[in-house]
Amino acid sequence: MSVVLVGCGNMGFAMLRGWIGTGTLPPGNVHVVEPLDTLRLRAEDQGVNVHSTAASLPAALAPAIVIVAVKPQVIGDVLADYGRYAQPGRDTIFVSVAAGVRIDRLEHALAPGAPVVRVMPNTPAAVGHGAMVMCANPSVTDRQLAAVRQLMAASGEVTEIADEALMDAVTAVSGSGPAYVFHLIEALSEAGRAVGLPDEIAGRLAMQTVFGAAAYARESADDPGTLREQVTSPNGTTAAALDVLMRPGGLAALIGEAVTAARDRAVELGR
Ligand SMILES: NC(=O)C1=CN([C@@H]2O[C@H](COP(=O)(O)OP(=O)(O)OC[C@H]3O[C@@H](n4cnc5c(N)ncnc54)[C@H](OP(=O)(O)O)[C@@H]3O)[C@@H](O)[C@H]2O)C=CC1
Ligand SMILES: O=C(O)[C@@H]1CCC=N1
Repeated sequence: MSVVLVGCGNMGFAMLRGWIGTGTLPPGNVHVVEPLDTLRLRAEDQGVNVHSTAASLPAALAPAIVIVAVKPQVIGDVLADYGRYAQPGRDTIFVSVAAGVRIDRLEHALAPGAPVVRVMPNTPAAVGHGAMVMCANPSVTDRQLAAVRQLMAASGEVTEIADEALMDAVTAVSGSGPAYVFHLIEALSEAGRAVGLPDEIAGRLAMQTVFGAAAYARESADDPGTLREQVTSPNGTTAAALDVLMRPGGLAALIGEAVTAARDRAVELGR
């Protein structure tokens, strides 16, 4: 199965690393189109074929999947260069990871009835722990959907949704979500330094604590609220901290506000 990846920036490269690292795609079967020299060289280091524009893709190439990972603002223009793979008689599936951009707009940029799958990935795909949410149009056959599902499964856990309107909420929770968690690691690490820990130890403890808590929450039969209570000794240190985090306007309110802002921005990007 040959795959064309259009745009190899933060998200495109995260997926590429996962696919090559897990052996899901042989590098020779992957063609990356990326205009920026540094990013193209970074992709080339993974052993894949690289191109600065769509024009230099081999004329005889019949990709099973074209995955477009460019910014939402340019995706319409970029897709026009790949319309040849959407002509009748072709069997290419188009995958877009662009935030906010609806399937009808993608179809419009390609050809009426082109098989399109919208995927909202996240950057932990680079290490096989992505959250990958897929939504397909009716033109995608079961066989085609299975091929995309198989590719996405190499990047992490796959969820399929039928209601495209939910993709903006998905984007706000899992697409942008790693940034919230990275910020938590930064903040915990900085707070550790502020109470006297050496830089290196504060950073390591913050990282391992987030990693360990997520791994434990994932494996445990208990829900996160129960696991939180198990850490919280009556009148102890955690209770003192949670009095701050769980006060009105605390962390839950802030996260709620942040997710709503991200969801609203996804809606705007789709206009
Ligand atoms: N970053 C993330 O965590 C996530 C991103 N996404 C989505 O992924 C998409 C890409 O985001 P991200 O990777 O962060 O953005 P980046 O800017 O890092 O990557 C996009 C790359 O595509 C290149 N590009 C522009 N035009 C073309 C073209 N015609 N052909 C091939 N490549 C082109 C850009 O080059 P140049 O800079 O020169 O324009 C850039 O290097 C967005 O639509 C975003 O919504 C989805 C989920 C998570
Ligand atoms: O910030 C963004 O718009 C993209 C989409 C989800 C994560 N990054």
